[in-house]
Amino acid sequence: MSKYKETTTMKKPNKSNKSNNPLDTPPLKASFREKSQILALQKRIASECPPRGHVPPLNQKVSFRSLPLSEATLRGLEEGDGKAESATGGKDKNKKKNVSSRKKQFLIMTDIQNAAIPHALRGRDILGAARTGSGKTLAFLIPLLEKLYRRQYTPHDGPGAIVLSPTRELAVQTFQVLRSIGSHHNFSAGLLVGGKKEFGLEQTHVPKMNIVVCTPGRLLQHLEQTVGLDVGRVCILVLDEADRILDMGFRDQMIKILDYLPPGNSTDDDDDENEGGRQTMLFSATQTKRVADLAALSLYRPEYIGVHDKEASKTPKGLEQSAMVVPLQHKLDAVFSFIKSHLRCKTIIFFSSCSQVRHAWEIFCTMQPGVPLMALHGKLKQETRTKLYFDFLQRPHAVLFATDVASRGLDFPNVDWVVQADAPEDVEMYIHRVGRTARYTSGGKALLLLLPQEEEGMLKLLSDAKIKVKTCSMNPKKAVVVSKKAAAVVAASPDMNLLAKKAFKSYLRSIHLMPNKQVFPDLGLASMPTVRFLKKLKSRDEERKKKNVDYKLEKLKEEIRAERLEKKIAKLKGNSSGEGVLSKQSKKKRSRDKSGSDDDESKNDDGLLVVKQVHEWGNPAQPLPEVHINEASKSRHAKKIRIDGSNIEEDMVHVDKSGPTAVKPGGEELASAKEEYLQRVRDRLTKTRDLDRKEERERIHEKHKKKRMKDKVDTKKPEDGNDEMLVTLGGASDDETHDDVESENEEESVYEDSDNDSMDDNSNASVDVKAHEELALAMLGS
Ligand SMILES: Nc1ncnc2c1ncn2[C@@H]1O[C@H](COP(=O)(O)OP(=O)(O)OP(=O)(O)O)[C@@H](O)[C@H]1O
Repeated sequence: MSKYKETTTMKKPNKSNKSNNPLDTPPLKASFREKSQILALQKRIASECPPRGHVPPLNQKVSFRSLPLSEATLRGLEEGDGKAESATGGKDKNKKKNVSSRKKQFLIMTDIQNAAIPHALRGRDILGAARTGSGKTLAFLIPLLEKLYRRQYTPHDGPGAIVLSPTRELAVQTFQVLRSIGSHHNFSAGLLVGGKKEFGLEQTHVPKMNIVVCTPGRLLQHLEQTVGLDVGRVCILVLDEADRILDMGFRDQMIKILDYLPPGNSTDDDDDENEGGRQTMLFSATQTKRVADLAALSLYRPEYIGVHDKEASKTPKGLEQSAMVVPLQHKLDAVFSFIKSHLRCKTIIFFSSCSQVRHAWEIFCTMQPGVPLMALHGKLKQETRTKLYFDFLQRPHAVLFATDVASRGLDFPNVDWVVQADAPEDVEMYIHRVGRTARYTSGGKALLLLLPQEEEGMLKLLSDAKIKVKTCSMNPKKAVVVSKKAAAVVAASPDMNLLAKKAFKSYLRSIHLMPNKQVFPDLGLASMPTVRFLKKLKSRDEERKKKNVDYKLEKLKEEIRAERLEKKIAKLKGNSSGEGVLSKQSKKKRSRDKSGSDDDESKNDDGLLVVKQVHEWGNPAQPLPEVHINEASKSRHAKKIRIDGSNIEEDMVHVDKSGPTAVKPGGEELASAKEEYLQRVRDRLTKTRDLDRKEERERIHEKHKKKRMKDKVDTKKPEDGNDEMLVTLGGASDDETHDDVESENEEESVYEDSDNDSMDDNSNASVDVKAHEELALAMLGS
C-alpha cells in the first residue's frame, strides 16, 4: 500500500488565500492515458448526471462500476476496507493469508451513495441525510477523490479537499476509510486532530496535504498559525455530522474557517469542470434546523438528498429497540445485570457525563463481571482515547462505557447492543447512539433505560419521530443487586467517594440542563428540590454503606462464639449456669442488636436491594441475588472493622483460634485479656494483610508485565512506515523517497510510550491488527 513520499517542493503561499482563477489550476502532470481517462470521465459525468432534484428509488443495487469513476477509485473500493479483519479480534493465526478474503469489498452502492454520488460528481453542493450506518462516508469520500483526480492534484499541490469531523475518533475513522479506498491514488493526506502535542511538526506537513481530515478547532489553529498553508485551492469541503459540528459550539469556528476557504459554488452553470467555486457537502443522519443554517452559510443550491425520509422508521431496519423503566437507585443494578447476562456480546453503554462513565467503569471493574470493560470519554488523554478506540474496535466481546463522544459516526464492527443508561437529550441523540449498532446490513439491539418520570415524555417523543420502541422489564432471574458492593467500593476509597459525588452531581446537572422539560420533568431539580433529591441520595448512600459493612452481623457472630465459650468456662469453674460471665447488659444489648438487624433486613426488603417481581423494579416480594463479593475483599473488609476495634464490645467475651479467654466485664482481667486478644487479632490481621498486599502486588506486576508485552508487539513499526502524519495514499514509491521515509521512521516511536491508563484487566488483546495500529500511529503523529 502506501509508501511515503516526502513532498519536498513546497508551493509558495498564496497570500490572498482565495485563488479561484481557473488559470491557477495545477499544471497538467498526468500521463496521456490518465488524461484521456479524465476526459472520458468528464464526458460521462456531463451526459449521465441526473437532473437536479432527482433521488432514485431505494434498494436499486447499482454497482460502483456503473458510475463514471476513475480506475484508481474503483480498485480501492474493490480491494476493500481492512477494518473487517478486526471482527475476528485478530485471533486468526492465518490472518496474513486470509487478509484479502476477509476485507470488506465495496461493490454495490448503498441508497445514499446511489443517490448522492452522481450529483456530487457533477460538482453540486449536497445536503445528505440517511440513516446511521447507511454508508454516508463513501458517499462523500468517492466524489472527493474523483474531483482531485480529475483536477490532477499531486502531492505537491497542497490542500485540495477538507473533511471536517466533530470528534477526533470520527476523524481517525474517516481517515482510515480514505486511506483504504484511496490507496491507488497518488494524493497526500493528513489527519489533524486536537489533543496532540505535535502541532509544530504538523505545521511542516499541513501545507503539503492534498486531503486534510480534521476537527474544526485544529484546522482553525493551523489556518491561523501555520505559515505557508495555502488553502486557496481547496475545491471541496465536507462537513460530516454537520448538525453536531454546530451543536458542539463549533459554529463560530466554522464561520472563521469558511472565511479562509475559497468561496462556495455560485454559478448555475452545471459543469464541475468550470471550477465555479468550492463544492460543499454536508452529511448527517439527522438533519436539523441548524444544518439548514449552515447550508445557508456555505451551500449554493444544494441537492437535498434524504433517502430515508419517506421510510416508516428513522432508525436502521435491523435494529430492535426497547425501553425499560428503572428507578434511579436501581440504575447501576440494571446496567450490571445487563452486562452479566450479555457476557458474549459487544456492548456500548452511554452515560451523560464523563464522571458517570468513570464512576460506573471503576465500580464495575471491581466486580469483575467476566467481560473486558472499557471507558471512553473526553477527559482522557488523546493517546488513551485512540488506544481505547482501536482496542474496542478489535475485540469480539467487550463493554464500552462512553459519553456521547462515541455516539456519532463511529463504525465499530459487530456491536450487538447499545444501552442508554441515561436518556438522550433529544431524538437526534437517540438516533445517533442506537446507530452504533445495526450498521449497514447487520442487525442489532438497543435498550433505553428511563426513570419513571421520563417514561411518558420520552416514549411520546420517540413515537412522534416514528421510532418504534417496545417497553420491557427486567427478568428477576437475571437481575442482580450491586448496590452493597458499589457502596463498599465508594466507602473504601476517598477517590471513589469523590468520583461518586461528582458523577451524581454531573448527572443532576445534565438532567437540569435538558432542554425538553416535558420529557425530563422536575425530578425535583428545577429549584429547591435539587437539594432534597441530593439529600435523599446521601441518606440512601449511608444506608448502603452501613449495610455493606455488616458489622452487626459480625458482632452477633462474635457474641455467639463468646456465649459458647462462656458456657465452657463456667463448666470448667463448676458454674453450670454460666451466669455472670456474660453480663446481662451485654445480653440485652445483643438482643437489641438482633432486633436491629431484623429491622435492617426488612428495610432491605422494602427498597433498594430488591426489584419487582417479573418485569418490575422495587417490588419487595422477591429479593434479588447479590453480586458476589470476592473473598479477598470480604476479608479485607472484616480486617478493617476489627483492626480499628469498632465492632468489639466493651463488655464481651472474646475468643480466637488460639483458645478461649474468659473475662469479667469491668475487671482488670477483662482489660488485659481484651488487650491480649486484640493484640493477637491485630497480629493475625497484619499478617493476612501483608499476605494480601503481596498477592495484590504480584497481580498488578503480572498485569503490567502482560501489558508491556502486548504494547511491545503492538508498537512494532509498520513495515511500510505508515506512522506518519502526512501520508501518500498510494501510487508512486520510488526507492529514493522510501529511503527518506525509513530514516524518518527511525525517529518515530510515540506509540511505544504507552500510558498506564489501561482500561481493561484483560490484556490478552490481539496484537495483530496492523491496519488499526497504522492509523493509531498516524493519529498520534511522530
Ligand atoms: N457500498 C457498500 N458496500 C458494503 N459496505 C458498505 C458500503 N458502504 C458502506 N459500507 C459499510 O457500512 C458501514 C457503515 O458505513 P458508514 O460508517 O459510512 O455509515 P454512516 O452512514 O456514515 O453512519 P453514521 O450516520 O453512523 O455516521 C461501514 O462498515 C462501511 O464499511
